[in-house]
Amino acid sequence: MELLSNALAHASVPDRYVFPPDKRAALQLDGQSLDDDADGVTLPVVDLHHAALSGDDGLRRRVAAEIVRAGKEFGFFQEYWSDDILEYNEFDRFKILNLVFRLKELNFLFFFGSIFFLCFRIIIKTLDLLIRAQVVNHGVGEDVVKGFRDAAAEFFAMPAEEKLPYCSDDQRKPFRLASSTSYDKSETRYWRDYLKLQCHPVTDALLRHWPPEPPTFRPRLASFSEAVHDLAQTLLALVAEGLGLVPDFFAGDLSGGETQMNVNYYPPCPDPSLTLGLLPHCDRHLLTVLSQGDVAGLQARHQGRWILFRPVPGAFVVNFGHQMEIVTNGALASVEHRAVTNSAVARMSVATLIMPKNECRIGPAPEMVDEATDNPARFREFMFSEFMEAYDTAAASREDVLESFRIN
Ligand SMILES: O=C(O)CCC(=O)C(=O)O
Ligand SMILES: [Fe+2]
Repeated sequence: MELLSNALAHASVPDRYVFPPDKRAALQLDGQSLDDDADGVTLPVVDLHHAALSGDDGLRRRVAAEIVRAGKEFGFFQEYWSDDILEYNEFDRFKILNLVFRLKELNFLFFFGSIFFLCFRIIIKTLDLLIRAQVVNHGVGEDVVKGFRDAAAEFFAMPAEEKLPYCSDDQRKPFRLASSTSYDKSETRYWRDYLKLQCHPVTDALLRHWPPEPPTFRPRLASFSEAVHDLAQTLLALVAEGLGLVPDFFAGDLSGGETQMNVNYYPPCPDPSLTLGLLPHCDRHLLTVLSQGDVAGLQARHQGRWILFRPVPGAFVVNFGHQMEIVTNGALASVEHRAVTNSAVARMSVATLIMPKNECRIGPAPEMVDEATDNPARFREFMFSEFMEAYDTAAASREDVLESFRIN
């Protein structure tokens, strides 16, 4: 199998990775100078703020409303971890709080630079797109995130012969290493190697499918997986509350399938403008919790154009999959996204995918539908396994996938 991570460096882009002009990223990222990139935006950042743990009902309701509000506009938001606890009220004040929060962490030189920079940004980009919210405490320790990210990076850096036993395009395998993508059947390859693995529930049997090398891989994946799985359940309860559903609405079969993970590795690319790291797609499951590290590369389609999300160190990016869109009858949309490459540094993203059970019956929740008004059910009922098949057949294309499930 041809793996990008087997080469020490790439001097040029081989033809088979060059997309036709209308599909290219057409961006010349170098991984660092994002501040100059007018297209880079910071996603709404939602503060979990001990929401689930504090016992403060008002606070929890506010956080739940923020998540739904951010999710409704973008289909994406992110959360951030810190020990600081900030008081805040309305969305409109988040810009200021974000400033306060950042200043605490910066040294003096940077301090004045930041004031200048932030004023500049606020004046020029009063767009809603900028910074909406600040997040504190998503409950997954920084050491847990960094620990697994380091172990995964070590895995990709192993010699080709040590990775060879894991290489496979067989999608039934619980742990496999591959390159490009299995969805796009065209000739052109994506600038990406990836691990696709089952990560939760962590059982002894599952552990044995994970690689013993590097030695840190298994224990760190187990800790990361448990923590992110818990976080996802917390988020789902908040989403449910924000929508006016019972808090355990998504618990059970809707989120009870085997949790999967994509560990995406995009090596530096000599000419990012010609390539793509990952095809435009919507996630097929319920919820994605993504650690994108500190290298930019994730883009989402917003109002007809691709926008690049600035990484916020320590934050998770959260987005909704097709199942969330269907269950909420379109209230929370699954937004198309893709990954672009950069010329300077390798980028790694770790996506944890919360899946329904295969036999779970899915359709718009009755609470989200009102046949008497202008909000009738927009999707028919189906079994999740049926959706998985349709997704493969439609090569992940958003409209093609949804076509056979929509009620017109
Ligand atoms: O690399 C990224 O930031 C995006 C990854 C992604 O969308 C996925 O794994 O589904
Ligand atoms: Fe995705």
